[in-house]
Amino acid sequence: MRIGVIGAGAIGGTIAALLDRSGHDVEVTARGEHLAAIRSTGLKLSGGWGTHTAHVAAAETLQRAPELAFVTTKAQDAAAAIREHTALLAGIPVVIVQNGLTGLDEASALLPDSDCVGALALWAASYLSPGSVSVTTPSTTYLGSGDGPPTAATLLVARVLGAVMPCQATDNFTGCQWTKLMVNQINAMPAITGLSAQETLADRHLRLIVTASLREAVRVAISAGVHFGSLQGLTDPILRFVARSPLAVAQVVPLLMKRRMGRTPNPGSTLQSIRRGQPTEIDYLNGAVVDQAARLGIHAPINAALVGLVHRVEHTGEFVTPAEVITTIAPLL
Ligand SMILES: NC(=O)C1=CN([C@@H]2O[C@H](COP(=O)(O)OP(=O)(O)OC[C@H]3O[C@@H](n4cnc5c(N)ncnc54)[C@H](OP(=O)(O)O)[C@@H]3O)[C@@H](O)[C@H]2O)C=CC1
Ligand SMILES: CC(C)(CO)C(=O)C(=O)O
Repeated sequence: MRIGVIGAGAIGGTIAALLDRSGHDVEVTARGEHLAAIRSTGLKLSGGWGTHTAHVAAAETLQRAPELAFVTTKAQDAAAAIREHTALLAGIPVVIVQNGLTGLDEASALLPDSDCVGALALWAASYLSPGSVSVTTPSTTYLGSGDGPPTAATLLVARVLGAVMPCQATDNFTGCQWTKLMVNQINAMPAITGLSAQETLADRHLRLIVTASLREAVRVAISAGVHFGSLQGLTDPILRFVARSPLAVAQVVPLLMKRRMGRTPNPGSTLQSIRRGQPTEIDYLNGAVVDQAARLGIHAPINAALVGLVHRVEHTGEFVTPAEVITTIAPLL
């Protein structure tokens, strides 16, 4: 199948390399040094799903019409990336692999003639260096397109992508986006401190802050009437349990997330943006919780404080010590 991957960074590069390895005709978009490296030595995949060098066609924009496309940019870049490809994407299934709550709706509005499918990656990947990506935690990709039974496009993507990585279609994609937003509560602390997700969750004080921001986010979602979708054993009842538990008990959920990540250090996608001097997605992660709280007329002070600290690191380029994070946020717990 002719497959286009728009924004072949950590996630898109992994998807492109795996689909190339299984025999598809893959074209990717990339820029700068990353594009030069893919063109000269190929797109190199390593880590949990094995090694492969994909000699794929690469340019700043797709050069030919694919039969299936993946948009794998960060949330803040997706609209621009889609607009550059509107004509090529018309009429085909387009998979939006993105964290946050808005990716699928935004793409569907920009591409009224395409069958847009949302994808939530529970696996983790890192951009190591130009031309090189690595899977740090293999796991499942959840697919859907709103609420209700999977569409034909979702089933097609489940078949094509499911041949190279574990995939599951869901009939509560909106609820699953919310559950993924809860999983992404682990992203802010690495971006603030420069530590891996596992290191931040191993630190008792930082873990309690992550637990408190998770609990606050779950409470906001419940107030908004969300029914969480089930992702990898994280279910609506478990998240409701977090909402009503003391932090010392609720921390079992971040601890489980840490265990699932395994031992390979996972910086998370937000710290990776910081390391490359790029804007982060934080306004679409903890920021989405703060926005939803504001719409409900309630406060989400811990999520707001984490957003503020991530923006501070983006602007100064200096990580914040765990001690300062604890001093800043402890009064809010
Ligand atoms: N990394 C991970 O482990 C996970 C990430 N996710 C989510 O997946 C999505 C992708 O994340 P990730 O792969 O980490 O991000 P990356 O930053 O590694 O990759 C995004 C790519 O998009 C490119 N890009 C940016 N703007 C455009 C544009 N206008 N046109 C074409 N390409 C563009 C970037 O290029 P350039 O660098 O030149 O700007 C970059 O190569 C995010 O929503 C993230 O939250 C979900 C689960 C896990
Ligand atoms: C799944 C997880 C938490 C992997 O790190 C992720 O979504 C991210 O890094 O953005």
